[in-house]
Amino acid sequence: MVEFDDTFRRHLHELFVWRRDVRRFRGDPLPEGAIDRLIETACLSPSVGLSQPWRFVIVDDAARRRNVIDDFKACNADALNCYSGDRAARYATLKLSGLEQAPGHLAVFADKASDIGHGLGRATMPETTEYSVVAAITAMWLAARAEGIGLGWVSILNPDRIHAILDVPDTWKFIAYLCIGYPEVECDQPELEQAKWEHRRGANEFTLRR
Ligand SMILES: Cc1cc2c(cc1C)N(C[C@H](O)[C@H](O)[C@H](O)COP(=O)(O)O)c1[nH]c(=O)[nH]c(=O)c1N2
Repeated sequence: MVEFDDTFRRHLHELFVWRRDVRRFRGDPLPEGAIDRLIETACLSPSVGLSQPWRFVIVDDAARRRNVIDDFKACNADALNCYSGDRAARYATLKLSGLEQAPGHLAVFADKASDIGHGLGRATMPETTEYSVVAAITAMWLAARAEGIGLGWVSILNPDRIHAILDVPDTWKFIAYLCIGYPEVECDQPELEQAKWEHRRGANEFTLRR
C-alpha cells in the first residue's frame, strides 16, 4: 500500500504548473538510457482495453533527422501563409520547434491494427486508440519534467512524410514528434502566452454543469 501525503501532492501540483512545452534546448546530451526510461514510464499509462497501442521510434539517424527538420520547415512556411496581417507577423516570430537543438528525437505512433486488448472499448469509439497514446505522451511529459528534462511536441509536420522518413508499418498512425533535452530556462508560463499569441484561461471557461 502506497500513500501520498500533502507534501507529495503539493510537489505534484508544482510539477503540473512547471511542465512546459520546450522549444529551446541546451546543447548537453541526455544521460544514457533517459529516453528508454521515459518510454517505460509511458507504458504505465492507461490504455483502452489495456491495448498499449503506443509505438515509439527513437530517431538517432542524422539523415532522417535532417529530413524531419526539412519537413517541419516546409509545413511551417505553409502554416505562416494561412495567416495575414498582424497575426502573420506575430506567427513568423514564434519558435515552434527545437528540432535543430534537441539531443533526443522521439516519434510516437498508434498501432491501429494490434490485437492486444481484444478490441475492448474500441467498438463504438475506435479513436480511443489514439487517445491512449496521447495519455502516454502526457505521462512522459510530466516524468521528463520531474527529471529536469524538457519535452516539446511538434505537430507542424506532414504525417505521410514522417511515415516515409521513418519507414514504419502502414497500420501505425502518426501521433507526435517529440524533442527531448535539457531546457535553456524553466518557466511557469507557457511560451505562447509570453509571446502574446494566446493566454491560458481558467477551468470555469470550459466547464458546464447540467
Ligand atoms: C497535440 C499538441 C500539438 C502541439 C503542441 C501541444 C499539443 C498538446 N504544442 C505545444 C503547445 O503549444 C503548448 O502545449 C501550449 O502552448 C501550452 O504551453 P505549455 O505546454 O503549458 O508550456 C506545440 N508547440 C509547438 O511549438 N509546435 C507544435 O507543433 C506544437 N504542437
